[in-house]
Amino acid sequence: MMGTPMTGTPGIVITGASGRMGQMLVQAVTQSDACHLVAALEREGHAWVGQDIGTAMGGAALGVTVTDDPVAAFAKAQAVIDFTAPAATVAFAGLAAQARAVHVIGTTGLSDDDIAAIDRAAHHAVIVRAGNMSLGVNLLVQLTKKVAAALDEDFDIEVIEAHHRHKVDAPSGTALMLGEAAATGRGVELADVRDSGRDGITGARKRGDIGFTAIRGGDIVGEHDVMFAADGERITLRHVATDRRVFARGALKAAIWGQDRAPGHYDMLDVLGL
Ligand SMILES: NC(=O)c1ccc[n+]([C@@H]2O[C@H](COP(=O)([O-])OP(=O)(O)OC[C@H]3O[C@@H](n4cnc5c(N)ncnc54)[C@H](O)[C@@H]3O)[C@@H](O)[C@H]2O)c1
Ligand SMILES: O=C(O)C1=N[C@H](C(=O)O)CCC1
Repeated sequence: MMGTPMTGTPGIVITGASGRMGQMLVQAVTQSDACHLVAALEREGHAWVGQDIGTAMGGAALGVTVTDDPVAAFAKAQAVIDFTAPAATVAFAGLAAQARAVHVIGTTGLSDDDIAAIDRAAHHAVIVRAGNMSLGVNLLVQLTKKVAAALDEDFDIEVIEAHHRHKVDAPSGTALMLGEAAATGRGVELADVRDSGRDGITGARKRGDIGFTAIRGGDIVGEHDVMFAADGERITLRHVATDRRVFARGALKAAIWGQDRAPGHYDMLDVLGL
C-alpha cells in the first residue's frame, strides 16, 4: 500500500477522482510525505463508487473507498482538492467551508455567478482558486503583466491556447488569467476589450482589443502563447505543459499552504509568493 496515512499531515479529499486530473492528484497525494489521502469522491452513479480508488485506477489497493457523499468525505479532511465541473465546484465550496477545510479549486469555465458564490464561501474558509496551478504559467502571468505595461496599443495582444479534444470550456482558464494579466498591465478592464470567437466578416481588428483563439485536438495537455504584434516586430511569451503533474504539484502546495491561514479567496500568486 502506497502513502501510509500519517496523522501529523493534512488529510486530503480528491473530488472527481476518476478524472484526468483526479487520478493524477490521487497519485501525487499518495506519493507525498506532506499530506495523506482521506477520501476520493465521484459523482452519484459513477462506476467507481464503492471501489477502492487504487484498484479502480488499475494499481494496488490504497485502503480508500470511492464515495459519492461529499459531506462525510469533507468532515474528515483538512483540504479538498477539486478539479471537476462548475456546478459541482460551487456546491463543494459551501460544503468545504462548513467543514472548515481548505478548498483548492482548479475547475475552469466558472461563470461570474459561480465566482460570486465561491467568494461568499471564502468568508468562512480558505479557498485557493487558479485556472492554472503550474509554477510556469503563474510566472508567465507576471511576465505578461510587465510586457503589457511596457508596450502601448501599437502592439495587438492575442492569447492563443491549445488543449486536448475532451476539454469542454473555451477560452481556457489559463488564457483568461493571461488575458486579465495583459489587461491589468495596460490599465483596462478585460471585459471592455475582450474579443473571442472570430468567425465570418468580423471587420478589422479594433485597436486595444485582447483577442483569444482556442485550438482543440488530440492529447495536448495545455499550451499558451501571449503574442504582442506590432508593425515590423512581434514578441511571443509561451508556456507548454507536457505533463499534468505540474498542475497536481501546484494544487498540493496550495492545500498545504492554506492550512491555518485566515479565511479568504486566494490564488496561486499568493501561494507561490509571486
Ligand atoms: N487549474 C489547473 O491547473 C487545471 C489543470 C487541469 C485541468 N483543470 C480543470 O479541471 C477540470 C477537470 O479537468 P479534467 O481534465 O480532469 O476533467 P475530467 O472530465 O477528466 O474529470 C472531471 C471529473 O469530475 C467528476 N465530477 C463531475 N461532477 C462531479 C460531482 N458532482 N461530484 C464528484 N465528481 C464529479 C467527473 O465524473 C470526472 O471524473 C476542468 O475544469 C479543467 O479545465 C484545471
Ligand atoms: O486540461 C484542461 O482542461 C486544462 N485546463 C486548464 C485551463 O483551462 O487552462 C489548465 C490547463 C489544462
